[in-house]
Amino acid sequence: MKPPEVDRVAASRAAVAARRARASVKRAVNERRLSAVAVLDTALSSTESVEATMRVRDLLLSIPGLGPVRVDRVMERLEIAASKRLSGLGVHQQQRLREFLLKRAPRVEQPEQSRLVVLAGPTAVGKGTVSTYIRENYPEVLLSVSATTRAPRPGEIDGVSYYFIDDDEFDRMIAAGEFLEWAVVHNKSRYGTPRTPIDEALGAGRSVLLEIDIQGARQVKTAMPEAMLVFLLPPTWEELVRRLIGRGTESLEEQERRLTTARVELAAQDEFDHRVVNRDVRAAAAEVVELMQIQKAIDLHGKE
Ligand SMILES: Nc1ncnc2c1ncn2[C@@H]1O[C@H](COP(=O)(O)OP(=O)(O)OP(=O)(O)O)[C@@H](O)[C@H]1O
Ligand SMILES: Nc1nc2c(ncn2[C@@H]2O[C@H](COP(=O)(O)O)[C@@H](O)[C@H]2O)c(=O)[nH]1
Repeated sequence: MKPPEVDRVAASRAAVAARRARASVKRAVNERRLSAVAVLDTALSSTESVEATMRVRDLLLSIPGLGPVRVDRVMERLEIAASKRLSGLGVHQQQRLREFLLKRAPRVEQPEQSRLVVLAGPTAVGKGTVSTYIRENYPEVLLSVSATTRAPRPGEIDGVSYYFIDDDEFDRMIAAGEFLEWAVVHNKSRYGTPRTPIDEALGAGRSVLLEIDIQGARQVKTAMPEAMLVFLLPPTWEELVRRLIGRGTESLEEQERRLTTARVELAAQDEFDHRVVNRDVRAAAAEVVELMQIQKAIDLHGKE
């Protein structure tokens, strides 16, 4: 008779293999849905294309798991007639179809070691500093690069600090469903998290850190309830003000605007899964990374 631990190891290996197989099927379905979006884009950008003449029904039928009965139900819900071709879709129909293809795509099952963590908190608490420290010292964590319509500060690098884009490009990215979340921050500029690098990193088993505002954190939690939200706190309000003024990157008017938002944001800290006080950058970064590990251990334990 085999010792019980041999059975346990075999069962655990079989469970991992089954999970991998399910993830691979989901990934294939996801890929098909994403290429359906590409077909839709081609059809809409060129009425001369072969894609333009394709029926919406045939496009939906090309997605694994969507049979004729479900496709008819989906089309009814999207208010698209059965005979409609891609080039004949109205603006709202295009939007509804795109949303269906993007948002309803089953999420790729995350390998156990990957984790999506959102770091939020009031202005100048040190989110950027702590995140940069994590990027430089914990290379296994991917720090997401946001897009923003605000102008670069001295020393900020396009593609590293942010993708600095104009309003038209931001509008295009929203319409194309390219953001996991986006928000107008401090009542001024728009900021958004590009979705693709995150999906890819999580799919590949990497943990991802988003350094975003509270509106964005709420959106992420709604879209991905498994995400862990961490709220970064200043040691005191006075220290927060000192850091904002000391950074010296905002005008007096902008500082006031940011401190107004900060009061509202501090009041939302209880919505978060964890709170970390940023007294010392290295210690705060280590605490955030530690929370990722603890969370992983809880997840693994829960799945056993
Ligand atoms: N633990 C700390 N002790 C002292 N100063 C700090 C600490 N953490 C960050 N700072 C300083 O505080 C200032 C604000 O930090 P940072 O720009 O990272 O804040 P932020 O939360 O990203 O701000 P915002 O939301 O406005 O972009 C910077 O000058 C930074 O060097
Ligand atoms: N909702 C989102 N908020 C974001 C994103 N990227 C950054 N931010 C937040 O904006 C403010 C201001 O940043 P700053 O660089 O202009 O000082 C700060 O709270 C960031 O956390 C994003 O993609 N989405």
